[in-house]
Amino acid sequence: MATTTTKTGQPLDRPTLDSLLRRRLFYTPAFEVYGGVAGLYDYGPPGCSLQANVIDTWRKHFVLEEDMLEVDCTMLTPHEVLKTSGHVDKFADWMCKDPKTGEIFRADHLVEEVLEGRLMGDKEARGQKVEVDEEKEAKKKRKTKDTKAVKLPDSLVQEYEETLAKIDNYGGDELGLLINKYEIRNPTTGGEVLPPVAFNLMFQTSIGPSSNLAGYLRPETAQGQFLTFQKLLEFNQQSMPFASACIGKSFRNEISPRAGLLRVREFLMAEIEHFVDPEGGKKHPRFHEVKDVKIGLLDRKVQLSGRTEVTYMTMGEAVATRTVDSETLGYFIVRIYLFLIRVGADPKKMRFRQHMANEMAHYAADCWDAELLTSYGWIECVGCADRSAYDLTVHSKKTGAPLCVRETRTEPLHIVEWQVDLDKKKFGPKFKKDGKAVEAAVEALSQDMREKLAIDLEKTGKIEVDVSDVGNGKVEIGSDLIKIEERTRVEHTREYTPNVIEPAFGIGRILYSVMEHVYWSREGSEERGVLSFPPPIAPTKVLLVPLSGHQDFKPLVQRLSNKLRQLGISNRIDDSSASIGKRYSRNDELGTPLGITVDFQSVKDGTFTLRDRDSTKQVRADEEKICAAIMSIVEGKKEWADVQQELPEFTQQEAD
Ligand SMILES: Nc1ncnc2c1ncn2[C@@H]1O[C@H](COP(=O)(O)OP(=O)(O)OP(=O)(O)O)[C@@H](O)[C@H]1O
Repeated sequence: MATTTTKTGQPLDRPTLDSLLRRRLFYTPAFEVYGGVAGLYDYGPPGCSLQANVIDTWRKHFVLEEDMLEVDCTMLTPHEVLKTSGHVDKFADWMCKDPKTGEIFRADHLVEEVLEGRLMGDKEARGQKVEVDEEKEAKKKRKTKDTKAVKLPDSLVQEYEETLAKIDNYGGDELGLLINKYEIRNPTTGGEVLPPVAFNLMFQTSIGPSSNLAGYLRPETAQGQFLTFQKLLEFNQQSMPFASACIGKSFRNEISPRAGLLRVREFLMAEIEHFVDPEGGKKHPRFHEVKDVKIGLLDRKVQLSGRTEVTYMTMGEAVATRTVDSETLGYFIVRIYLFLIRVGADPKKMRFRQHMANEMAHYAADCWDAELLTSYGWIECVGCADRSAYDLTVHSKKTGAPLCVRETRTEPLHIVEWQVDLDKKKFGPKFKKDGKAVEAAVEALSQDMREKLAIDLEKTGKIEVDVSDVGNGKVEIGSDLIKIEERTRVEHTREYTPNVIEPAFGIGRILYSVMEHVYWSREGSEERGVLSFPPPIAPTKVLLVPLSGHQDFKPLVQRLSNKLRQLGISNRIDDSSASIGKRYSRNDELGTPLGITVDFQSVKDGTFTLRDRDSTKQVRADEEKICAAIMSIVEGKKEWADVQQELPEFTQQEAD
């Protein structure tokens, strides 16, 4: 477990947070009464609300703000689509099997776990401080040599650390070599494991009763968006650039689901496909709005040297120095950064890490991950990839659909080029069945080659062209059949396949990481956990507490609740007999940012106290002012500090 601290500087106590999240039903293992299935979770009421609020913020931050075209594409995807996109052949992780026990390990996770265990043993042997937590305790119980306190040679410690820093970059062969080199075994039994083999992560199914149409549950929402590109372009009146967006479930048959919501088999994604003209350096019209935002970047060069330190620079600098490849990629990196802060991520626990060349997905030209620091280490929560023209090109080639942009040029383009004319009447009878192949070979000649052949034709009256599968692979064509001349062609329209910049958000990973970032515990006689969600994303906005069960409070509480509901503000009444402090504590655990107390003063003069979750400070005012204050906080227009300045403070002494 990585050591992370809460906003009060205390080490984050993950077991306590986990138990809070389950007790309060943020999420819970699915099918638990049947023993559960690894990597499948259900969300309870606060989890659902939180997710809905994060999605709502996402829609406002991206779809609304950027005028994106939202689509809702199907999850069931025919085999052919994913074969063409490369997922059938390449969307795989490496796994290795212990032939004796039948256990299956994700190869990179196995190497990571064993090397981390050994490094921990080395630390212990050197008398250095080791964090004690559940996972390490569990490892110790296995009592394999990997977790025993054994001092390693300094050079090996360095090698292990460098290997771990690059663990995401290794392919199957490299992982196999590491397993052999470092004698990595099944951590539980010490048994040898077989060399890594590729395991495709897609869930296969068949569509319809005849089982003739093979399909998969989609592993990403992207393919549906690519395949509607032409219709969206038309919808957008042929105007470029534009972006589509899709929110929906994706499915991956992860080899070893772990770390709660962080690696699951079914998860909610929110993906954007921004289609941009590849010519002109992928500029973005709103780049000037983000260029001065400073962001922590961990680029490829730093990682190649086995280091992990982050460089803070403005996005303007990052693009100018080509650390980040283009304005469009840089624009989205900043927008992702601002979104994550808006939903509660701590900017000090955020970095953008560039993928290494061999780590990138098969379609990507460049990729930066937004990573959030959690007790599980740095977690990729958003991938921001430049998918180049890969997807549109392969689908267009396969189906013949014109997944491209045709633009009328403002100025016609004059292109000087070598053109070939064939005398088709003589060509057919001369080459007979080989005619088509010869013609195709001539059409495919490069400009340089055409120029050279034009000179040959002029000098000798004939040329020789390479045509595979015809005769000895060379064909002679005389000047009676072919003419090659330099001419000017005028082009009025331009046709190109757009490149795609794709920010892909894993909502579950964001939710969990944010919950770690906003969690802290209040000092006091007993530990009292608080989830300081930003008010706009908090599951419930207001807690209503009558001072006691006195009959006079009931109609006031009910009236307030109805009024808030009419304003669209979620609220809950807690009229249990627990003390006010206890009732507020319970709701601090749910992250409810505001509380209203109804007391005898309320009955007398219609005023109420409004309490802030984080500071526990209170103000007192009439219903109208209290509701207006709540509304502005919940909409993110004001902060508590503003309300505190505007409304009279209420102290406990007044209550007593
Ligand atoms: N198994 C999973 N469980 C939860 N979220 C996931 C999972 N796989 C991917 N995601 C989320 O979807 C986002 C985009 O998917 P992408 O294909 O870039 O992930 P990835 O690089 O395959 O992730 P990883 O390397 O961690 O498996 C990720 O940033 C992450 O937030």
